[in-house]
Amino acid sequence: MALMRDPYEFISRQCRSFGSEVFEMKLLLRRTLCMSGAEAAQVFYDPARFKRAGAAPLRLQESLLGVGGVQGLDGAEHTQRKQMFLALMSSERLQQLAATMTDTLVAAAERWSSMEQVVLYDQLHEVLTRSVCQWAGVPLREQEVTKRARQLSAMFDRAGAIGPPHWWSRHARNQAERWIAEIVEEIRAGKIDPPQESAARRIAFYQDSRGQRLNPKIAAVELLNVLRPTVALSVYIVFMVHALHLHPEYRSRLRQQDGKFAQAFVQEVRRFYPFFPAVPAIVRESFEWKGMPFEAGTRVLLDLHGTNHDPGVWKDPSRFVPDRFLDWQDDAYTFIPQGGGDHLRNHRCAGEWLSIALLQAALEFFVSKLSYALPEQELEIDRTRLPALPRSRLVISNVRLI
Ligand code: HEM
Repeated sequence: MALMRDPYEFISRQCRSFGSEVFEMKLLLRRTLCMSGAEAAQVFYDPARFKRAGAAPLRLQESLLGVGGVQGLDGAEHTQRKQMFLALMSSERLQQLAATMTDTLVAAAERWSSMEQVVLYDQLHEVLTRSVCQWAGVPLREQEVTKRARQLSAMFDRAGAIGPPHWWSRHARNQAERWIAEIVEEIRAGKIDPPQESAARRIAFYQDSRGQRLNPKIAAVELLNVLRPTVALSVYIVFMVHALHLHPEYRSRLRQQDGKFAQAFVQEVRRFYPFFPAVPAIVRESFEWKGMPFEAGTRVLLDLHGTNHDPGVWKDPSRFVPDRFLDWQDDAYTFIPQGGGDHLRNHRCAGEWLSIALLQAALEFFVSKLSYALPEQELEIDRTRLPALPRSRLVISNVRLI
C-alpha cells in the first residue's frame, strides 16, 4: 500500500499532485480523508468537528498505544485525564529528569569508552529506561533493565512493522502492562511508596469525575504513556547526533552561545526529521471543507510531517537550518511534530515540553561532555520504517568523557 511504502511523504505528495489540502482514499477498506497544512490542522484540532474514540487502528492499539488510554477519550473525560499528565510536567520536575538522564548518560559513557563500537540507538533505550523509571517512581531492579528496555522500545520500534516484529511489539505490550499493573496495585496497597509528585503515584491514585480510580490495566496503559514515549526520545537523540555529524559548523555556536541557539537546534531536529507521520480522528458531525464532504464517521488523517515541511510556511523546508527558529513566532498549527492545537483541550502531545527539555540536555551532553567518532556506516535515513532511523542505528566509536 502506497501509504505504508512512503509513510512520511505520501500525503503531502498526493496533496501537491491534486492541488488541494485534502484528498480521499481507501485505507484498510475504509474511506479515509487525508489533510495537510496549517489550515487543515486548525480544522482537525476543532473538537466540535472531530473525535478520537475509535480513531486509532486496532493494530496500533494492541502495540503502540494500548486500550483505554487518554488518546481515545473525548470531551470532559479527556480534559480531566489530560490534566493529570500535564500536572507531571512542571519545569522543576523536567529539570530533575534532565539531570537524571545526564547522570545516566555519563555512567553509560564510561562503559562505552571500553567498547570498540557503540550502537547508540540501542544503548539509549537502556539509558532512557533507567532515567524515566527513576523519575516516574517505577522500581527497576538492575537485573531487569535490559528486559524492560526491550519491552518499552518494542512498543514503538516494531508497532508499525508487519508480521513477527509486530507480534513481538504486541507481546511486549502485554508483558509491560502486566508489569506496570502489578506495580499500581502494590502502590495502592502501600507496598511501594513512590514520591508524592511522581507519575506512578499520581496515576495510581488518579480519580475520575465520579471519584473512581482507574482499573489497574488502564492505569498501566497511562503510566506506559509516560515511560514508552520517553524511551522513544532515543529516536530524536539519534537524529540529533546525526545532524551534529552532518553539520559540524554548528558545534562551536552550540558550545559558546546561550541556550537560545541550542533550543533552536532542537526545534529544527523536531521539524526536519521524520518521526510521527500522521494522526487519525473521526468526523463527529458532517461538514464540508475546501469542497470536500466530511461525512460523520469518516476517518481522517492529518499529515504532521508534511505540515512541518510545507514550502508555503517553511523556506527551503528540506534544508536543516536551526536559525529559522531564532525568531520564530510560536503557533499551534504550522509546527506540529507532536501534534497541534492546545495541550489541554486537544490531543497535542502531553510530553512535548519533556521532550524539548531532554533533547536540550542530550544535546549539551553530546556537544560538551563527550568526545566520539562516527566510523563508516550507513547514515542514510530509512524512511520506509516506522519510526524512520539511520540504517546503521547510529554507531559511535572512540568514546571518551571530556
Ligand atoms: C519521542 C518523541 C515524541 C513524539 C514524536 C510524540 C508525538 C506525539 C503525537 C504525534 C501525539 C498525538 C497528537 C494527536 O493525536 O493529535 C502524541 C500524544 C501523546 N504523547 Fe507524545 N510524543 C513524544 C514524546 C512524548 C513523551 C516524552 C510523553 C510523556 C512523557 C508523551 C506523551 C503523550 C501522551 C500522553 C499523548 C496523548 C495526548 C492526548 O491524547 O491528549 N509523548 N505524542
